Amino acid sequence: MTTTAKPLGVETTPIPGFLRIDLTVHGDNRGWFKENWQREKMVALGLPDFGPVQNNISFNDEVGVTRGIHAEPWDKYVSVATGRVFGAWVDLREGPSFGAVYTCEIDPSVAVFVPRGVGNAYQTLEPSTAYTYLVNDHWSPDAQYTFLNLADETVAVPWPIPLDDAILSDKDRAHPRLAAVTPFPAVGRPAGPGRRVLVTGANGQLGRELMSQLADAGYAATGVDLPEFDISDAAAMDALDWSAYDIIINAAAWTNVDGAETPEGRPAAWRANATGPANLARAATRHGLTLVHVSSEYTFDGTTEPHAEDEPPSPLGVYGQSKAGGDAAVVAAPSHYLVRTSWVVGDGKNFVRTMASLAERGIAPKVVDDQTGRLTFTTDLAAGIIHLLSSSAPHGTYNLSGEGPVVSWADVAKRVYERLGHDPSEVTPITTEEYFAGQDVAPRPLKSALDLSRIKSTGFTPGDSMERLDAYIANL
Ligand SMILES: NC(=O)C1=CN([C@@H]2O[C@H](COP(=O)(O)OP(=O)(O)OC[C@H]3O[C@@H](n4cnc5c(N)ncnc54)[C@H](OP(=O)(O)O)[C@@H]3O)[C@@H](O)[C@H]2O)C=CC1
Ligand SMILES: Cc1cn([C@H]2C[C@H](O)[C@@H](COP(=O)(O)OP(=O)(O)O[C@H]3O[C@@H](C)C(=O)[C@@H](O)[C@H]3O)O2)c(=O)[nH]c1=O
Repeated sequence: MTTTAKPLGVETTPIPGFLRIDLTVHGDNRGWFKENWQREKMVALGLPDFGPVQNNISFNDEVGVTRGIHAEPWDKYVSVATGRVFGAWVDLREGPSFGAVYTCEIDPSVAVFVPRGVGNAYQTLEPSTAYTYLVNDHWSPDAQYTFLNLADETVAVPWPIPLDDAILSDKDRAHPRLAAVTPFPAVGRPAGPGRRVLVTGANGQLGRELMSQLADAGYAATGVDLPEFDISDAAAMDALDWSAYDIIINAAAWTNVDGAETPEGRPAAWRANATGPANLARAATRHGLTLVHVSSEYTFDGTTEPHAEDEPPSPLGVYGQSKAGGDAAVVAAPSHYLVRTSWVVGDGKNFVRTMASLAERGIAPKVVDDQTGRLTFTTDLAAGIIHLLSSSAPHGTYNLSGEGPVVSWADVAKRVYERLGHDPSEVTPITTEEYFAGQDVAPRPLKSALDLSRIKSTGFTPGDSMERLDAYIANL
């Protein structure tokens, strides 16, 4: 029986992210008791809040049972319920620590946290050893393991019982030597080029631009969208093999502001803008991914300008409310960028294209001049998102719109008319109240301009939105 009064403690090791944990074991005349996994105390001591979803036990009859070396696409928290093992771990992740080794004995008073991609192995030192581990993904037959031979001469694990005398499976005998191992792709490390990105809503304005810029920046991007890929489908999101990705960029949204006010639109907007991001935040948390989510200044009532990142939400309409719901879920993911933008223009349906079309058709529109803000071209929005990822900027919320003067929608419309060779005076300025009088539409914030100082402090300055507008019109 093992009893120890040592305090709970967490130690780092030469393998980055691999932690050794001392557990307190309370013994008395009946036996012993330990808190084997205690989230609150352990996270306070530095263990990742890794979100275990499955508990496995492998029971070993004899001394000398040796298993490994297996690196899996999920994190593990390993301990023994009874018995004792010699544990050996080898970093099989690509990067400078590839091949680093750590060994220690595990009795009931010791546990280890094994990050995904670190090879795990053990040898039993006592009969009837129950080796138990928590994992943060459900086992799947499709999961990609990385293996290393227990007898590899380079890492030279000092097995207490020589492998010739040990009890091994045929499968474990056949694993490759270190030189032949394909390193486990780096995950959970600072994001940057080479990382695998899932872009949701990839057919939208922002999604299209992201797919193009991510490829140019050296990321491996996979784009998904409705109808095949619905972020609001919780069961489908939970069943996805997230080990295939390092980063999620959510460009999916319901963006029909007036449509969100209708009986059919209201639940649809909430599904896409709140339930969907919550599903992605859960997946990002469980699987250790970085989540980038895009939000809107319509989460504010627009009574003040410019909007700072820490302004409390005060949405006026259903679209803004549903986006605020999504934001609240996303900020709970440990590794997130919440990018708030406004007045987006890219490849798709947008205000600039609507004005260009009216101008070509000889229509003289009335356009609101009391809603002010700045256009955001998807070229800048995608570039800013990639900048945050590539520079490993601190996680959190960032405003990201175009730079330059704060203007009204009427100013934008006049500029479109003028640049297309029409008389800008064909655009009649009007108040929002007049424009929407008698219509059942969404209330909109009057002041939309975003304070850009935080994103600029990371070294990214978006282009002047009116200059971008000229270039966009020239290419229509
Ligand atoms: N457009 C704007 O003016 C502004 C946009 N934003 C935000 O910027 C982001 C990008 O906007 P933008 O590119 O203009 O949006 P788009 O409307 O152009 O694209 C959104 C994409 O998401 C898809 N989508 C909708 N619901 C789901 C779902 N449940 N699962 C998967 N995909 C879905 C849409 O498919 P389908 O077309 O079939 O519905 C569409 O392809 C959004 O978060 C938006 O809220 C913020 C401020 C202003
Ligand atoms: C077509 C048209 C629009 N308007 C007004 C309506 C509206 O208040 C404003 C802009 O028109 P839109 O249809 O682009 O507005 P809207 O769909 O509300 O735009 C918003 O979309 C969501 C998704 C966001 O997150 C916001 O940042 C914002 O870009 O101009 C006119 O005054 N005259 C017109 O002829």
